[in-house]
Amino acid sequence: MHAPSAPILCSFSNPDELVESLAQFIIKSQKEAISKKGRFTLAVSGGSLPHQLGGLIDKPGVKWDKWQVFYADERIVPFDDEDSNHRLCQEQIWSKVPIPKENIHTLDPALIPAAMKGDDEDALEEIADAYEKDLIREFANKDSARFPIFDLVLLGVGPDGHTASLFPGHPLLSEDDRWVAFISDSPKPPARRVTLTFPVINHAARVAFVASGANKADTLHTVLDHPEQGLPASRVRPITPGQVYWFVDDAAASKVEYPKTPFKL
Ligand SMILES: O=C(O)[C@H](O)[C@@H](O)[C@H](O)[C@H](O)COP(=O)(O)O
Repeated sequence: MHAPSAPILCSFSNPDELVESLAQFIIKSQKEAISKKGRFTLAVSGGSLPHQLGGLIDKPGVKWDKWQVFYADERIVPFDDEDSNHRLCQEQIWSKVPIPKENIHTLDPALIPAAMKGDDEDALEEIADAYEKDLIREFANKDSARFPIFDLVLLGVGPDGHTASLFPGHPLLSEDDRWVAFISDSPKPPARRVTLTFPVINHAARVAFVASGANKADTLHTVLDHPEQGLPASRVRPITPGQVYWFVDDAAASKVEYPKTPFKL
């Protein structure tokens, strides 16, 4: 197997340019995927990311009915809770575009109340298992080997270098079997979440991080210039021919020494 290719870092001087370039990049990934196999599989994180997808609204060329969307991680809260990544995505993007509801794969809402409480982890296991089964239904015999092969995974990065719900020093970093795992002690609230695991993220055809703002500058410096420190975001290195991209603004990239690549499609 070849070594994973180096991250491609694209930095933009203003937020609109970042949002527009990200939209073009997503549409290009979508076109390639649809022409190969008639659909486009995407995983999306929460945080500030859904807001950055605004460039897709009203864009010609987006074949929304061909998208199959999963959450790279999700907080275990009801869908109407303001912590819900699904709610956030719903508000920021899905409600503004003609994507069929059944193409958005959420946690099973019937399993959320039990998974939110209780001292044992059975209900958490059950909700993560159910999401994994949903992934298996979507990917098995299509785009999967040992792990599903997403066409694109969109991720954010937290100040401690976490990504999705994979946190520094957490035992989940070495999960090498499950597709979906639960976490009950997330240092970023809420504590209970489910997340795609590293092998799933690293089997994707493309992974793109999106980060903006000066408060991300130190984190990006560590993640990109010191991958040997092993922060979760540095461990996102898709296996060949997969590729990881960083879409950032100049403020977030201000302390990064890693070379930037001009954005081109
Ligand atoms: O649900 C979550 O908490 C996320 O998926 C998480 O991994 C997020 O992407 C980062 O914490 C960055 O968040 P911001 O983009 O809000 O800084």
